Amino acid sequence: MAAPPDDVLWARGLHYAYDGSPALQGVSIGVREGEILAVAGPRGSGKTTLLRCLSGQLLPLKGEVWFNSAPVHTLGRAARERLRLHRFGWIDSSPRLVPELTVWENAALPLLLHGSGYRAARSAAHAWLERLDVGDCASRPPSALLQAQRQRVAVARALVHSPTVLFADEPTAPLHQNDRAQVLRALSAAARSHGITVLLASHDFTLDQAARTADATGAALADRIVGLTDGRRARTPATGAVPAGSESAAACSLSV
Ligand SMILES: Nc1ncnc2c1ncn2[C@@H]1O[C@H](COP(=O)(O)OP(=O)(O)OP(=O)(O)O)[C@@H](O)[C@H]1O
Repeated sequence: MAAPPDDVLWARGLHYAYDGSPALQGVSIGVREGEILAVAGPRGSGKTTLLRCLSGQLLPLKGEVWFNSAPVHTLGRAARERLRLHRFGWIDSSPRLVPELTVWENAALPLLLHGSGYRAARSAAHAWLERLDVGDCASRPPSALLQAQRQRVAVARALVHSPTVLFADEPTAPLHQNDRAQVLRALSAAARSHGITVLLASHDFTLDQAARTADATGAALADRIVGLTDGRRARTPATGAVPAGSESAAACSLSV
């Protein structure tokens, strides 16, 4: 089956179950190159499982996942690991920074794992930390930072190797509301400026909406919103208000 021409990542008919309990029940989705796509839904609706299937961390029981022309669902473990290391970035609500390393060394880790030279990795890490407004923390240990700053470092680490797709699974869940909006804005602005496609899972649609409207620069957070309920695609985001004419309307007309 041919991928839709604008989709960098797409999936059809995904099923997944944990010990026989269904978590995904026939989910299809297409992600366009360079877009920020929010996956919204209540707790337990399958957002994390979907992101894990799309990123090759989990193999679906049924269905297909394609990244460009690569059939992720049929790749072996080593090939999926390589894909994740080189082409994908991942951030979640509890990203673990290595306490023994400085902030910049943490941010540089993906490049060092890729075999980049020390100087190049350091320079790229510093640039991303500056972009995310934590450049002045670069030489400190993670323990010296506030939680919101640590989350920005985790965003820098997820973006430092310029992944094609960033998977962000509730990346701001542990933060206070103001910090959430700021971190989300920093993440989306950084991704947009580098053409990085983002899949953002959130059970808090209203938060994402607030982050968008609070962004006076107009760097809107999500281009589209896809809803999940009980492991199935929902017609609208499952929580929060649905503003007229918003991305949710676009999500309803997805051709996936
Ligand atoms: N490791 C696991 N073992 C057993 N069941 C699991 C596991 N992970 C998730 N589940 C179950 O699968 C379903 C979907 O969970 P998932 O974490 O994908 O949803 P979610 O929308 O991301 O939820 P949350 O917002 O709470 O993270 C839920 O019923 C959940 O309890």
